[in-house]
Amino acid sequence: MNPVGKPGKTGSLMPVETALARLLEMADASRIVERERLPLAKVQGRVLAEDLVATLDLPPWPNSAMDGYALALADWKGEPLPVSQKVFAGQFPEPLQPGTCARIFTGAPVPQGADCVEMQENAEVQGDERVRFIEPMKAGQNIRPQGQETTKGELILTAGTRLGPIEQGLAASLGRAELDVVRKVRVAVLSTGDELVEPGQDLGPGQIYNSNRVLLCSWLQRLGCEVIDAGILPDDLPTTRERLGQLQDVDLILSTGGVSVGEADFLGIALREEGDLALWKLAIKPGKPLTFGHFRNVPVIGLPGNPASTLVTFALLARPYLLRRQGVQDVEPLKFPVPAGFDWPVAGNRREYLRGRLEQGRATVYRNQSSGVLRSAAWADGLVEVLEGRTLTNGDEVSFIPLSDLLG
Ligand SMILES: Nc1nc2c(c(=O)[nH]1)N[C@H]1C(S)=C(S)[C@@H](COP(=O)(O)OP(=O)(O)OC[C@H]3O[C@@H](n4cnc5c(N)ncnc54)[C@H](O)[C@@H]3O)O[C@H]1N2
Ligand code: MOO
Ligand SMILES: [Mg+2]
Repeated sequence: MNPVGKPGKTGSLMPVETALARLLEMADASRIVERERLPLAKVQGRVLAEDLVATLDLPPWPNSAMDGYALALADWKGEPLPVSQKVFAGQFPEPLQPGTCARIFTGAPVPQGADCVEMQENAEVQGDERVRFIEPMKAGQNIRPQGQETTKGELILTAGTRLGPIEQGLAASLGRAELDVVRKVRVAVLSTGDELVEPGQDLGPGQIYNSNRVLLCSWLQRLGCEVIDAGILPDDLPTTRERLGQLQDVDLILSTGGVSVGEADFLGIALREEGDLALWKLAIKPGKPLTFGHFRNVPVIGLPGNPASTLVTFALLARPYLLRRQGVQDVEPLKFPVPAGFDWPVAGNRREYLRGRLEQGRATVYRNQSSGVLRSAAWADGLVEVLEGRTLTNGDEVSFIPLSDLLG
């Protein structure tokens, strides 16, 4: 791996696409292959490790889409038809007696011989259970044919699919009580910074509360990772080496802070000494000093410490990396064009991800875009992407990336 940039010197900035491509290549190279079988209720957020193939037709038999009457269209000559049976969902009917109709309810199997269901609103019941149909009818109407959704042997979900409530429901509809999923990625979360204090304690002079730790730990849990909370790391090189060395049984060390060019930024140095520094200094704002490499053999992603930088770089780079480690192919966030509801008069040399909202179809942005202001993201519904070198006037097109898509 080529070390790029050098702490203390201004190196050229790597474009976001290049950094993401490299991260994904590295994720592919250390893809997690171990799998585990879990009850269906426990697979939320996990990645499917098997192809899910239908072992039955759905629906298994033609069934009624309406409460009403099943008949053979050829039997309807305008005279009322007698009702020969009643079929509820959960029952299985006799074949339809010729010249009759069957009372039927939504979801019940359609009797053999019937080719049409008429809803009861279009039927007139006469005295002793004879039924006259009021409207013209068509063959097949209101019948959900066997195999309409799925036929036996069909590939329903491929390995590498991220599982959520919809996929869980789909697997259940096919009778699966358990699924094989990729084992969890073990991620150690390290918060670097002498200034950090955990919430609940008193703040001393110069101290701030650690917000990145809980933000990342809970986000990782939502992504289906096993989180090893490695606490706060003080800003000194020997301790950095020692703590990274203690975390050699994880799949990824994810740290915040200590990646810039300050005299208390040691992560890049530790990686170059005892591993490699694969990328450092990205054309992204916030998040320029994002660092990626290895400490000995363990991959390390060092997110910049500013809370909005942590959030943006995790969302756009670490999250896709973690999903790809589990074999998810489509890791790009949802992004769509919207008109800007603001002016952007000065072009930057980094791609900006502004914390913004959609208001009346236009992207508006939080008043303070400092990378230290996490509140901007709490206000926002998404990230507004402004490409490097770009100026904007109100109404020009920008891309909007919804945060809701990224959080799970
Ligand atoms: N001379 C230069 N200085 C800086 C540059 C540069 O190019 N030249 N880049 C700036 C940019 S951009 C960023 S982003 C920051 C990133 O710095 P680090 O990743 O080294 O992070 P720290 O210096 O450790 O902390 C930055 C900032 O964030 C606060 N922080 C850190 N961890 C946490 C946490 N867990 N919870 C809440 N807040 C946290 C920390 O107190 C600092 O205020 O570097 C710029 N400097
Ligand atoms: O890129 Mo830094 O993230 O502006 O603060
Ligand atoms: Mg720093």
